[in-house]
Formats: sequence, structure tokens, C-alpha cells
Amino acid sequence: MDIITTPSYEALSKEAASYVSRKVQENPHIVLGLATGSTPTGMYEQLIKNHITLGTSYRNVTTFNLDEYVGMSKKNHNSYYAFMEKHLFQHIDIQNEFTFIPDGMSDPQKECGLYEEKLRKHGPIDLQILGLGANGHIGFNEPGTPFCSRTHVVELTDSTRKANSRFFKGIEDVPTHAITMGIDSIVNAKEILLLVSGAIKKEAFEKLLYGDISEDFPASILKKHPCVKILADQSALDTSSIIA
Ligand SMILES: O=P(O)(O)OC[C@H]1O[C@](O)(CO)[C@@H](O)[C@@H]1O
Repeated sequence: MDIITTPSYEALSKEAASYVSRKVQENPHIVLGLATGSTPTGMYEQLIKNHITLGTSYRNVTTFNLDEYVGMSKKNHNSYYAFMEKHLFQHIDIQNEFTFIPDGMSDPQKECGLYEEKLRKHGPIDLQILGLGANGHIGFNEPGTPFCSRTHVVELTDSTRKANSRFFKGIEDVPTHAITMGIDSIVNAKEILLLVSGAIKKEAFEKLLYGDISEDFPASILKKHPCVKILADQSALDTSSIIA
């Protein structure tokens, strides 16, 4: 794993965006895997700036999002569909038919099968962007998820629902289930860019760097992937683990 540390979240976001923009310019037909959550929002902001100032075009780009809440309509502002529209898609020249996000309102099991078909048809993903859950989850793959999992329905842990309740009125409004790309669907990407930001991720980041590869800590699978780049900001670094 190639690890780069940045002094701040702003620097991390700029670094991530220039990396992604460069990849899009090198391969205009790139297939990107996209993440939601707080971590990548700064990167999306910068990608929009790069689209405007450098003319980075997304006309021929295909995207796959990691996950969506079960029972969440696209119109709900907490859906990941709405998140992507707000933070990226409505600001760039991407074509709607090439942006794939699981449909939270479809029959969940059928939707998982359909999503896998789409991944087979339009994939593989060239560059997968990931955030890191405080419990080591990637996508919505909670601890204990088999490494061989493909797109599936997951019951969210209380800790994840609590963490995400900051976007809702309260934890009781956070959906109990989600559709997520599985761990095997994620690591099938040719390259992975993991973004780690904030003191709340310190413990998880340390576990990723120094812990064992185990299904109890889903992100640990990344150690087996041949092409992983990690961008971490200073606040995510434990003072006891200095990385050059
Ligand atoms: O960036 P955040 O908000 O800390 O979230 C970390 C991870 O948790 C999720 O939002 C799911 O809870 C992932 O999609 C994300 O990568």
C-alpha cells in the first residue's frame, strides 16, 4: 500500500482530486467507483473546480457507487443518489445513463443481482474511491462480512447507524438495511484510492496499518490488493505512528 499523508483535510481533498482528474484525463472512458460519506465531499468539490478550470470532461466516464439505503427514494435528501447529484453529478458533464447507484426502492435481493450484472457489463472498475468506517467497514460491509461477498443486502450495525445519524433527525430515522457492493466486488477494481480523515479514524487507520488481515476488520483486505493508494490527513494519524 502506498501511503501519503497530508497536513490537512483540504490538502487531502486537493491531492485526491488532482489524482482522479489526471486519471480521467489519461483515460476519458474510465470506470470510477465512488463513495459517499463526509470524507470524499472535499474531493468532489475540487473535482468540480478542476472540471471548470482545467476542462476535465466526464462525458465518457462511467461511475458505480458503493451503496444505498434500503427503502430510500432518490428524492430523499439522505439517499446516496441525492448525495451524488448534490456533491458531483449536477455540476459536471457526466451522462445520467452511465452513473450507477443501487436503487433503494427496488426489491433489494433482485437489485443486488441486477447491480452485479451491470458491474459485469460495464466494469471492471478502473479506480475505486473508498472511505474508511470507524469500525473498519468499506462500503457498508460491516465487520464479519465474508471477503468473498458480492453485492448484497446488509443489516447496519448500531455503531454505523449512530455514526450516520448526524445526517438524520435521529438514529431512529437511519435505515436499518442497505445494499452494498461486496468486498470481492470492491477489490475487483484495478486500483483503489482510500481516503482517511479525522481523529475519529485514528484507531481504524492504525488497525489497518498494523493489524492482521481478517474479516473482523473489512478494510484489512486492502493489504492483499496489488494497487492501493492511501491518502490520510494528519488528524487521522496517531502520534505514536509516524509515517514518512
Ligand atoms: O466518510 P465517512 O462519513 O466517515 O464515512 C466512512 C464510510 O462510511 C460510509 O459512509 C458508510 O457508512 C461509507 O460509504 C464511507 O466510506
